[in-house]
Amino acid sequence: MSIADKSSKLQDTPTGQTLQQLFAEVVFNIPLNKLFHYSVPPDLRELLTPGMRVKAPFGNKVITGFCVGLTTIPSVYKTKDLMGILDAFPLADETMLRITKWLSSYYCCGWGEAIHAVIPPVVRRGAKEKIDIFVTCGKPLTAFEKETILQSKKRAIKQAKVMEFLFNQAQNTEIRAKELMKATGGTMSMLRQLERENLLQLEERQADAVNAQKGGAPVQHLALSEEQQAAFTLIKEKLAEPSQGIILLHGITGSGKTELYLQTIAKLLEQGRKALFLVPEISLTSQSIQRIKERFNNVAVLHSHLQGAFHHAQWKDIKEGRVDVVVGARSSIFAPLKDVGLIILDEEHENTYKQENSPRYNARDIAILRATYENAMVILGTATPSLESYYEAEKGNYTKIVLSKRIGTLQLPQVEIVDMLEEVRKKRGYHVVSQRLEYYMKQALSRREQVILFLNRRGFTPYIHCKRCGFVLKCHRCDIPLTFHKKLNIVLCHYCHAEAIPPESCPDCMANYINYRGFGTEKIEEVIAKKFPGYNILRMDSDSMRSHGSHEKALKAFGEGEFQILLGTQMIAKGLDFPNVTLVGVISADTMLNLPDFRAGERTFQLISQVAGRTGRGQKGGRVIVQSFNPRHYSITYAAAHDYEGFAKKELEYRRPLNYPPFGRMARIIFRGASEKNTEEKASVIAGKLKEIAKESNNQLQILGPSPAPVMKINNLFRWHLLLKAKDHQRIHDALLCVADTLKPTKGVQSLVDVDPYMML
Ligand SMILES: Nc1ncnc2c1ncn2[C@@H]1O[C@H](COP(=O)(O)OP(=O)(O)OP(=O)(O)O)[C@@H](O)[C@H]1O
Ligand SMILES: [Zn+2]
Repeated sequence: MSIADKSSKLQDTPTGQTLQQLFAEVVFNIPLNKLFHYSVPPDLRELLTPGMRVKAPFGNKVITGFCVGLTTIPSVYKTKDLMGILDAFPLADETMLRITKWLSSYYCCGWGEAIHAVIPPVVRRGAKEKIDIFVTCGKPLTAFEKETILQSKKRAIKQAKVMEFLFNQAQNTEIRAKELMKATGGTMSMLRQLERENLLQLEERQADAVNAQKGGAPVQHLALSEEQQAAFTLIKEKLAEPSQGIILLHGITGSGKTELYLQTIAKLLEQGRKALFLVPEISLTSQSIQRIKERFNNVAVLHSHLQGAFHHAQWKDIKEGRVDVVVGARSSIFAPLKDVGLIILDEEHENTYKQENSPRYNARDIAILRATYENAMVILGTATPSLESYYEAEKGNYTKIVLSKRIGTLQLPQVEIVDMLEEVRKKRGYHVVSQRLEYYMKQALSRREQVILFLNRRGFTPYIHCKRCGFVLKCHRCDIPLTFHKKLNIVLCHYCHAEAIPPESCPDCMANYINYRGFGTEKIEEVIAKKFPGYNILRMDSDSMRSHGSHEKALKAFGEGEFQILLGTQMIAKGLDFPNVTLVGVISADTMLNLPDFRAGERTFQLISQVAGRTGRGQKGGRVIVQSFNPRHYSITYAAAHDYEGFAKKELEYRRPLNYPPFGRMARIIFRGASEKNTEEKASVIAGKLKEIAKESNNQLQILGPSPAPVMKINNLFRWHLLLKAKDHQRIHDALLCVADTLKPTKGVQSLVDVDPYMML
């Protein structure tokens, strides 16, 4: 029987009509790129639309899948009946179905897995919209009145804690009762009691999912500088074209990119279309988010910590057209916004746009894909374009717009490189703060200016070893040295988070020669506090900024001058705009340089440029001191000279003959398993198969490896890896398809495919 014959089945509807039988194409959340056909019973026909979830028999179970299409021609003769529909409307619209289909084929995962990944869990769970209770502080009080309330004898400790928390918030900020109770240990009856005493107010209502200007019109746009105006004219011309394309907005730090984004969004909203604004990380970009919220109504900010019901309400607001601008991190590229006319990726070079678990997508690529489907414009904005984007612009595929000046008369800061080897010689020993840095810190601080110190390593010391036998203290589950965290008095694995008590003697030879070597932010904090007594130091790293909202609070305090020195990891490198910061010190420019990763040079250049850009943003000017043991490395010298073009040309020169991106494409397969032997064996078998394919490709496909991964063991799982490299993606894709069957887990070894990999751990 031919396929066409199979479709000739007829079906009786409840109204007695006879219709051609309908089949649903269903995908499941499994690592298998396959469509399954089910017949749609008459009572479900009218209700079912692609993009909805369905209940379907699978093996001897009933599981949930996504309907991705309807057809009258099934792929098999015997089809089972669908058993139900879970949604009243499609969770994924047509564009999202197209995008997820592409995701599954490009990133080698199941279509069902891809859809599952792009619909927020709260939406899948169907969290009910519910009423929340909000708390605001009562009337404005003087410091004396506050103190009296807190010290009152009849006040229970927890009540005082609640009040202290509220007093520490800005006037009129509201907080959910639930969050307040969690933070202070208070109870609802305690809050009601305080309300009766008129010390706070409680309000029950549904949370506002979107930002609306409360009391007053949105903030006016700034008058654009000449350079911004020229850029804006070009952007407007592009917006008017039928195919709007991709713009690479290469603007140095402080050149006013954000203002351009805002005015472009305004232009687009006038046309009745909507905008998606992606930032590398929400909590680190509170300053720009604040600016967006001040300018527009109906802005939804997608935080990762959004509470269930609220998140669901917001998702629905976006889907049902009540939101004009969506701001969020990587996964917001899948926000169910309709009529998208503009997608902005701020700091497009950031690796946070790449997802490190399946589907391992890059939001930058999805943005471009989505814009093609929706006929929207993409703006990739950055001071340090990724070489991929730079190269596309060079080839003419993207329109490049350059902002080469800072706003007004402001100049880029002067950067001085300090050769730490020379420093060691001069000072006969190694000191983490060089004489130059110390000198300029003293100067800046005495002028009541602020200083930012940057070190991309947290903890106290990253390395503990025995001076007698050479033993290195490593995590027993991972192949990684443990980091000493002094405040917590633990040694911690930064991969699996295992912790232990710091050893006093060598666990191997028992000698008392244990040595804590190297330095992290915690140690720098201690060194600086000793050198600069009387100044307040704010340390920002993932240890000190654990609780929700702590970034915003810390940055606000720094902006208000409560701290004179801000010390942190990469979380302080980007976006900050504090005019009183006149000195930036890079404690070690070398932390990234020696990573086994072809992007190490690029990352170093980006990070130094970004962190250097945090100073000189006011009339007092700025200076940067970069400390390095590799002072002549081109990533460092070009960053010091603010010469992106010079860096890019040099870096491209090095990558071209090796076919590294952007000239070639790559995929990485990571093998991991509890047995070292099985893991290695599996990697060798797959590598063997791929090398056969590569041989036939006439050198068009290269296979590197297999070899132990740079981190050989994480969480008790051994890791091996191999790399596929080719001029075009199709070759890699075809090769991966050929071995797809063998990639399934065997003997406890999993194979993870990472297309266009970023992290090479
Ligand atoms: N046209 C303008 N007139 C006056 N001030 C402006 C104008 N455009 C931007 N600014 C101000 O200049 C500063 C730098 O601008 P903005 O933060 O937009 O730069 P950026 O390019 O996004 O910087 P970065 O990449 O370093 O984060 C901000 O304080 C901003 O308010
Ligand atoms: Zn570990």
